[in-house]
Amino acid sequence: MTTIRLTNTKTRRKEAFTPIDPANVRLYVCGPTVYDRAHLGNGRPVVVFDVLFRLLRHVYGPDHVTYVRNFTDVDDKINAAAQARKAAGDPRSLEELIRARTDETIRWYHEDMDALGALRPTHEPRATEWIGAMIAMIEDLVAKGHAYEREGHVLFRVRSYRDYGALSGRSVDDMIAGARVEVAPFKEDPMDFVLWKPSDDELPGWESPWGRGRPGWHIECSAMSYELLGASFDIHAGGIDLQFPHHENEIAQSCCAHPEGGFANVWMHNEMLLVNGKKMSKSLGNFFTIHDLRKDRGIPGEVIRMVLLGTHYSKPMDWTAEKAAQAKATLWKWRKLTADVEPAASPDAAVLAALADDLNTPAAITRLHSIAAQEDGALLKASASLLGLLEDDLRGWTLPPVTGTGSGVMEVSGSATAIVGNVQYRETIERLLDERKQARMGKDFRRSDAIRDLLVGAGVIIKDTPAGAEWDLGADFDPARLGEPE
Ligand SMILES: Nc1ncnc2c1ncn2[C@@H]1O[C@H](COP(=O)(O)OP(=O)(O)OP(=O)(O)O)[C@@H](O)[C@H]1O
Ligand SMILES: [Zn+2]
Repeated sequence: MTTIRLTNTKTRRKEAFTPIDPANVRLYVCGPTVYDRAHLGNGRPVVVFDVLFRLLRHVYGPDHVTYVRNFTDVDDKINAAAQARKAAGDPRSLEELIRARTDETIRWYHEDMDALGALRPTHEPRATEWIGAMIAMIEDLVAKGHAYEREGHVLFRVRSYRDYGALSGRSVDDMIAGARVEVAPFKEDPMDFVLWKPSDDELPGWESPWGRGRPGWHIECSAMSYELLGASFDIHAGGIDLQFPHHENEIAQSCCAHPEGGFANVWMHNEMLLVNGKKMSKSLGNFFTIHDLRKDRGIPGEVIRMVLLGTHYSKPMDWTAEKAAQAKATLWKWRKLTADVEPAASPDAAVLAALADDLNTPAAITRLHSIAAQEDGALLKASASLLGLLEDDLRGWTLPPVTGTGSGVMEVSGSATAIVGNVQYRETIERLLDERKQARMGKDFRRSDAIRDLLVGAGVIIKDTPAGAEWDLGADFDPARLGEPE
């Protein structure tokens, strides 16, 4: 069996991965707060840990991996978004507005992440459906002396957990010095964080032993991972921005509530997608959404995925137009090479080895290039699928309309053969090349040049050989531009 090695943030070492139960390998990834469209940075953990999910499924069997990724659908930012809509005159109740907003955002999220080729996790729990489990965990923490109630709030007593800070390798005092900790008069210690807070009549709230209120963000992941994966599971992952305080707090809560378990054995953190050296984030306003890239800029989800996988997850990266153009050109070539091809029975050993070595996606992609250079479409297809690339579903490759059948752009879903197997492109291109040949023979070079310019302008690559003209479709091929030459 392939040995997977993963860098564990907790030990700061690359370690051989041994699941607790190979028949049920368990992975938890912190999901989004659903108040707005996902930006490109939010796509990075999704794509990175989708590759991990695919790798685990390959090694342990698709039915032996449980992947949980939550939706945080109770949050001050969500409330604020709904309140803003109400203030703008929306007649619906705040409750209806919140539900509409979170439902819509989840729909958008699925659309975008499907387009990036991410498999849906096994479970996608919504926090609001697990409030009972959160209340039970908080009660347990209070009973064990790890939490206390003050003025309708319940706070976690950080100093009651000796290992607090172990994940980030920092002492509590260092963390206080470096972090923006909310000082509240009712806290015993500035580091203590909220497990439960009161809700006024307007805001969403649930009855609890501490009055009507709502959970803090950190307790959501602790409660849902416990319910769905148990007190000990294999891998917990998310962006590096969540390491402190979110993950430290999750560990403190889970380990104190369930000292019988070890919570997560392996912690994995993806580095950030940057814009001009700064984390892409909603609060800085320096973001663009995955939806913008796909719909407004016409970049296929598969191209976005390839760019994200072009950098190792442990390194910061940025998005550039050049990277996108390069990924598009590569995928276009690979798509043509694998169209109508049955995948080989198993992936290339070197691609598998690269991924098993701490998800080395750039090395895996380099290897895919050599497989493509050998024109082994079957092996290319089987190996690329471990990275979620070149699958039958076109994943948002936007193909222009067949010549002569209308205008605009159509989204093709279905077989990849549509890209090259379109007889009508072929007929038009070959007819034009034939007309060019006739024009040349009749020494009408103005016309033959015009036809060549037209073809090249539409993204057709022409090679004149002694046996006649050969052609191929370039990555920027756009048959909408295959009009008639002047
Ligand atoms: N720039 C980024 N690069 C990589 N991952 C990111 C980036 N920004 C957020 N993430 C990750 O996206 C996931 C969803 O996070 P969350 O919903 O909390 O983001 P957010 O709060 O909407 O983002 P922001 O940080 O922009 O306010 C988390 O795993 C987080 O680590
Ligand atoms: Zn979490």
